[in-house]
Amino acid sequence: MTTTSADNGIPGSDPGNDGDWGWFSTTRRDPGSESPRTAGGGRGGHPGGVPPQQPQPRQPPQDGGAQQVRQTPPPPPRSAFEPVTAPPPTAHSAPPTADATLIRRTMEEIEPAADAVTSYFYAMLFVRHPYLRDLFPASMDSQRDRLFAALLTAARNVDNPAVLTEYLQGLGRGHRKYGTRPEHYPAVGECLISALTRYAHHSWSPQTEAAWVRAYTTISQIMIDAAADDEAHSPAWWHAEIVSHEKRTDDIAVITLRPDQPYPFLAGQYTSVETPWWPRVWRSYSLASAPRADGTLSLHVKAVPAGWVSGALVRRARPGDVVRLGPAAGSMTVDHRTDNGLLCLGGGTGIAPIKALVEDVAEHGRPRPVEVFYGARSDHDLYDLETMLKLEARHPWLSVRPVVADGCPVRASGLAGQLPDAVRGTGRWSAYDGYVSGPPGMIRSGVDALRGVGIPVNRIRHDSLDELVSQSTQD
Ligand SMILES: NC(=O)C1=CN([C@@H]2O[C@H](COP(=O)(O)OP(=O)(O)OC[C@H]3O[C@@H](n4cnc5c(N)ncnc54)[C@H](O)[C@@H]3O)[C@@H](O)[C@H]2O)C=CC1
Repeated sequence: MTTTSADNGIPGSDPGNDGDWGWFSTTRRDPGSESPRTAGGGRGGHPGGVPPQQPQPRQPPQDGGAQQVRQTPPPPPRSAFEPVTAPPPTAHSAPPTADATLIRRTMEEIEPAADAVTSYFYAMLFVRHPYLRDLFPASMDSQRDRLFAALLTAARNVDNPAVLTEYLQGLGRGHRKYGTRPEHYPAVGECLISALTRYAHHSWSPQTEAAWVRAYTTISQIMIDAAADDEAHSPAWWHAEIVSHEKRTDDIAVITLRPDQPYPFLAGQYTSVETPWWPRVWRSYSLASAPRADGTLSLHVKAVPAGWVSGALVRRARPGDVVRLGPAAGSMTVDHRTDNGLLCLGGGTGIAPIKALVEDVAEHGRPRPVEVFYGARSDHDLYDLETMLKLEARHPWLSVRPVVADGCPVRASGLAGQLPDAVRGTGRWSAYDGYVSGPPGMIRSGVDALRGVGIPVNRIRHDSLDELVSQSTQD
């Protein structure tokens, strides 16, 4: 699940200034012009580096879709702290390779101290900008992991502009629901640099710092632009009423929601959910259906021991309750430009997006062979097998094989063992595209298994492991 929340931005007024906050000059590109517009970066009164009188390039946080006319702000005052050796980066440019090397070195050094780095980062952020604290979740535990996961993803792809840009655009769009505004990025950047300076002492140097400043400026630019573009056609979040809540096992519920306005998504994507019981704590769940004519959508939620949101959704939520949804994201979607078959591995609640993919193929009207391996620990845990078998009965191009780790297979076509192992023994599948959904460990070995049965890695789709690891351990 790719929407990670690195640095929930917070709408804030000016609480006072405690230093120079102008390193990260962020701009908003005007879609109708080549010249960048200022969205931040000034020194002085505002903690995010934005002079208060500057018009904001973004609309206010969504509360019903009100639109605000964008104005062209004056050019930013130049900061004494702005690196003078490098010109301001152009939007969406990739950092030079030398920068990528320096950034990777820093990440390698701080990775073992990730908890300390992120704790220090947030402590700095909240000490320097106390007004921000109330707008983060009460518990910052998963937030810390998410920041680091996002940083790792960005660092890993720092010299791969196509991947980095797509990832950051999703992140920027996803941050709208937190109320992130352009002027928050410089504050985050300053605190990030402070934390890196403190913990990356071996690899830190003026060159490294300049590389991070350039990279962060590029990162924030991409996120700001994506968020601003998204505002033109999409709300920051949706309210959705629970219209049905079906407990399938003690800890798994299938929940159907009706969003308050059309919710665009593709089969195979995921959404993020905030419940009324845990404000500002957002968790990602795959959408368990293709888009429906009545606008409803379904989620499969499993309560996990430390899972606040999932626990509340399974045990506390009832029809009539209203949650908030973030925008759909994810690229585990059907490629309708080919006729390749689909080989799908769905482990546990990972069957949810696989069911959506099957519905998508059915609705698209161009049947392709679809083979689903549906894995669970035991028969009892195959909570959606009946639905999958009904789909199989309706569609001759679909085959569903249950795979149980403990015990005997539940039906003649069923298999025993770990899901990826079960696929390994079933021949060559090189004419198929691969889809893998489930626990992170299963995705890792599932991708290996699909490569082993002949599917090239560029035709294997799954959601982000970084996000899945954080989801499966926290919620
Ligand atoms: N889009 C996605 O990738 C989605 C992922 N999920 C994730 O799926 C997980 C579901 O959890 P549960 O239902 O408790 O699944 P589970 O732990 O019961 O495992 C389900 C299946 O995966 C296999 N498996 C588990 N760990 C494995 C490993 N290390 N190596 C090989 N095979 C392994 C098991 O054999 C079983 O067939 C959660 O972590 C959730 O976050 C859920 C929905 C969508």
